[in-house]
Parts: sequence; C-alpha cells; structure tokens
Amino acid sequence: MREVQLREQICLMAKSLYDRGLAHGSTGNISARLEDGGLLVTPTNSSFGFLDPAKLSHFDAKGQLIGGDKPTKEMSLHQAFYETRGAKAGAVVHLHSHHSVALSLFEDTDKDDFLPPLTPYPIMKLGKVKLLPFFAPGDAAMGEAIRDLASAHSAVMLANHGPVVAGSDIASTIYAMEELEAAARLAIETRGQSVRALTTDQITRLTASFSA
Ligand SMILES: O=C(O)[C@@H](O)C(=O)COP(=O)(O)O
Ligand SMILES: [Zn+2]
Repeated sequence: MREVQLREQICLMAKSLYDRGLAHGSTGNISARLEDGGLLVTPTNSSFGFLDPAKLSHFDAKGQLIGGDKPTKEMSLHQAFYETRGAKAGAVVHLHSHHSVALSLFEDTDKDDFLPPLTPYPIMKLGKVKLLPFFAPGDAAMGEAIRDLASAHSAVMLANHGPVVAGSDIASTIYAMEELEAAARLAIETRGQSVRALTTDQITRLTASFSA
C-alpha cells in the first residue's frame, strides 16, 4: 500500500476503534510498515479519535525518525515485534481494551494461553496469547521480553496494562485485536459458570489453521 493510503488507513481504523470504545483517551499505539521498509507510527499522547495523517511519526528503513510528531513511547515494544517476526510483521497494535485488561488481573489466568478456548476464531486468528508480567509503560524491558519469545507468539497481553498484536497488515492486525478483546469479554462473562469449552481435539484442528 502506498504511503498516502496507509496514513489514511491508520487514522480511519484508529478512529473506528475509538468510536466503538476499544480505545479511550490517548491510550494505545499503532505502527505499520511502508513498502520501502520504513514505519508510520502514532505520535505519543495522541488520541485515536483525532489522528492527523500528516502528523504520524515517520521512520525510514534504517530506523531514523524523518518526519511527523514525536513517536509513541512504546517504540522498543513495536521494534521488537518487527525484528523478531521479519517479513511476517506489517503492523503492530497496542490497546488498553477493557475486557482484556480485566482478564489479565485474575491470579488464575493461564500465562501461556491467556484466552480460554471457548470459540474457534480467537484460536484461528491469534494462536496462543502469552500473558507477560507488568512493565511500566515505556519500559524498554518490554522489548526484551518480546525478543525472548523469539516470534513464537503474534499476540501478547501485558498484565495490568493491555494487549499487543502483530500481523501482516493493518486491517488484519486490528481484526485480530478485536477478536482478542471479544474473547476476553466472553471469558469474563462466563467466568465461574459451568460452560462447555472446546475439546483438545477441536483445538488441535483449529490451531493447524494458524501460523504464529
Ligand atoms: O500505556 C501507555 O502509556 C502506552 O503504552 C500507551 O498506551 C500510550 O502511550 P503513547 O503511545 O506514548 O501515547
Ligand atoms: Zn499502553
């Protein structure tokens, strides 16, 4: 996708998240790869509801900031996904979406498989979501934690903070993020009740259609 179109798409999709309450205030950040290897990134302290395509932070393929406003404080987090996932990574999205954050607060949440296997789509679109410990926002140690996973997960949940999803392009990454939030909501709403989860065999078959 050309730079002008990508700028428009980032702002349009961010506004859609904001309008539906998936991003509030100035929370969250988005980055997306340009055809020349550079990156477009949401500026720090910007609101998804009011992004200006012309003001997105612009990095060249060498990682030098060459235009736009000051980038998100989470650049080390985003960079770690691009470094470890190579050509598979075309976009990275981070939110503070409500139900995902709520699910990360429970002591008994599975750290290696954050979402309970209740429906197919989260498994097909996200694989296993890794629950990482709490890091202060902007802490470069988050990038190290992502590098330690060595591309085994395309989605992680930062405990007491929010989810981060990497994908091949901006649209599919945001759709996968929405799936994560919907699955977390279902997990919260059915918590403590006697529900029929997917079986191990069903999960294995669904996992086969996802490649991290
Ligand atoms: O939680 C935070 O502070 C950041 O992770 C965040 O969501 C927004 O920070 P900026 O992208 O620097 O505005
Ligand atoms: Zn955040």
